[in-house]
Amino acid sequence: MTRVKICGLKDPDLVRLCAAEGADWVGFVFVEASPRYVTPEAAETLLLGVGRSVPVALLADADDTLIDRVTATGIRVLQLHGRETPERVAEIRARTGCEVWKAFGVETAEDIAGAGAFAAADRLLIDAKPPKDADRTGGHGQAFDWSILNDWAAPKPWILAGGLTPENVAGAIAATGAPAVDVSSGVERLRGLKDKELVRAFLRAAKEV
Ligand SMILES: O=C(O)c1ccccc1N[C@@H]1O[C@H](COP(=O)(O)O)[C@@H](O)[C@H]1O
Repeated sequence: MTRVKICGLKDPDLVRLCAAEGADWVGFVFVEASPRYVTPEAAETLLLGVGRSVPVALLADADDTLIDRVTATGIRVLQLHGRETPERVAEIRARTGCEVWKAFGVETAEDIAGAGAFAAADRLLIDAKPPKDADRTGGHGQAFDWSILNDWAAPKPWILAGGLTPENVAGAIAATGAPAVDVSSGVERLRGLKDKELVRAFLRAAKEV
């Protein structure tokens, strides 16, 4: 069954709902420019509701001080969604002992070619490339051309992201063979605010494939 991450949670009720509805992972965004930003202190409260869902910290080019504050909350999975190099990914993994995911923004087949260099990453997350003038590296609700993945032999377990919605997620899984998916914008009616019905619909659609 496809594994699902619901990302960008800020509301304890939504965290509990995701856990109750079978989300495999719940994501908390520690990127200040994001409309889904939470502080490590706020995350401590949100973590009380995760149940059997595994919490994931989304970071972008974070320094060690922030990483230490985030891992002190007890989160043990880090999604690195910035311009981290293979060396920095290896360093973070060795220093924290956490499971580490490396995100890639892709637009063309060449963008994905570098993924193999990230030997230290436990998973790769394949997202759309952000718009040129964007103030953050993801979470724009933008999809990419999934056919880019047709000839890609994933070197690691991987996750599909970027513009997924309750309406398109089943097609995306069928088209790409993604073993896992991640969503943020597609389960919001207003930017940064998750919608319970959309979260339920997304989980249902992704898990039915
Ligand atoms: O959610 C954010 O605000 C965010 C900020 C900085 C980097 C990544 C972010 N979100 C991640 O982006 C992808 C795609 O999200 P969307 O569904 O297209 O909105 C996903 O992995 C989010 O976790």
